[in-house]
Amino acid sequence: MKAVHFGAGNIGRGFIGLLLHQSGYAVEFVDVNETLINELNKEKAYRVMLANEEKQEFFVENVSGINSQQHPDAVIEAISKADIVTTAVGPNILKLVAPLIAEGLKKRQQISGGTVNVIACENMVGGSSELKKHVVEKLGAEEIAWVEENVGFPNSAVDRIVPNQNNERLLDVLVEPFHEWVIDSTGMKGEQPKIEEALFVENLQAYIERKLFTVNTGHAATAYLGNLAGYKTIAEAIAQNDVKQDVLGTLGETGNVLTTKYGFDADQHQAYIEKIIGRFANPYIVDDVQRVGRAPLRKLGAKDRLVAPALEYIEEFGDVPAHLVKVIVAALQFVSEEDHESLTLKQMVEEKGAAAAFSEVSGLEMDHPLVVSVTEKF
Ligand SMILES: NC(=O)c1ccc[n+]([C@@H]2O[C@H](COP(=O)([O-])OP(=O)(O)OC[C@H]3O[C@@H](n4cnc5c(N)ncnc54)[C@H](O)[C@@H]3O)[C@@H](O)[C@H]2O)c1
Ligand SMILES: O=P(O)(O)OC[C@@H](O)[C@@H](O)[C@H](O)[C@H](O)CO
Repeated sequence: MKAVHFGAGNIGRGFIGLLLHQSGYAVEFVDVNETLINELNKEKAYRVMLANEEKQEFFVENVSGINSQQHPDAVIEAISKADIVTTAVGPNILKLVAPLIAEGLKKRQQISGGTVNVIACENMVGGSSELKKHVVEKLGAEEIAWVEENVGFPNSAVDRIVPNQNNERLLDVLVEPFHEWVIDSTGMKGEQPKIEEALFVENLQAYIERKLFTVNTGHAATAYLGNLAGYKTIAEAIAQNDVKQDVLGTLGETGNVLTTKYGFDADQHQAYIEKIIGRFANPYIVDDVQRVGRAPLRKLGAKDRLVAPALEYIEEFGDVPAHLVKVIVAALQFVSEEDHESLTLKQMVEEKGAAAAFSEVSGLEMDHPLVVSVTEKF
């Protein structure tokens, strides 16, 4: 079986590539990073190491790479014959990979390549649906009809902390032991693809919101509050009692939203939160607050991990969630020299003030209660 995976980065190699390999696929990674692609084609294998005391290792072989900027035709050819297509490139990059996926699907139609599923593995609600929207924009009416019939874009939720890497060999990846890949079974076309350890569910929305508004809200809270207090890593930040209490308070607020909305058992949800805090504290992982806080314009968007649960909280409980407000205020002060979004945000805050900057980034009116509370706290 052949898999085409866009994005040979941390989660691509450390999670999706590993699981696809373990499920029997030869994985062709598509990326724009020439060094990574050359190394994949030279080594044709890499190691995934677990960040725990045992440091268990997995050997991933039968892998190769295609540089999509240099060899777009090879990507189109690979998609036309693939048994599965996946992405882990970042939410903002989906629109950039969509044209090549569209070309690959056109070719697949021409050669009667049959059904296939395209799964976006990004930290966002509705990632595959968003990708499909961009793909369809590149197709004509007849091609769209064929895609509707033959190509599934099931949404998915992926959870595994994979920090930035610092290993002797470029391709090797150190990952946390925990992992969860949940896929919407209702969005599939044809036979369900064989993916070891993936969970196929009919109620993906509950899984993705639980993950994004707990793991990622908690992670962002730890990163932004930790960064403001001068800590360099997530483990250092969460070890501070004041940071931890604020993170727990934040997850209490998102937990109230989630348990009300989806009827989760409150004790089980609390246990889920505590397990996540334990994952943040993993002493075998060095995860920079700068990585976890990256792209604050995206993270302050209306559908993302901070503003979306805050809006639902206001709607459900008629009150502004104080901890989420504190985290948003910290996010507005996040600056990383390597992160262009943070530099843009800094400039916006300096030029327009925090209220106008937050209003613009979140899409909320200046007199919205969340904007008013964030401005007061700022
Ligand atoms: N790292 C994690 O802990 C983690 C966990 C779950 C989900 N995610 C999600 O996975 C996605 C990737 O995150 P990551 O941490 O692996 O980032 P990363 O930066 O390590 O990897 C992204 C890869 O995409 C490549 N890329 C960029 N533009 C491309 C293009 N046009 N075509 C092909 N490849 C392109 C980059 O060169 C890079 O190798 C994000 O949506 C992230 O939210 C990450
Ligand atoms: O990838 P982002 O930028 O959306 O979020 C940063 C981290 O919170 C994220 O990568 C987590 O490590 C991951 O989502 C854990 O499953």
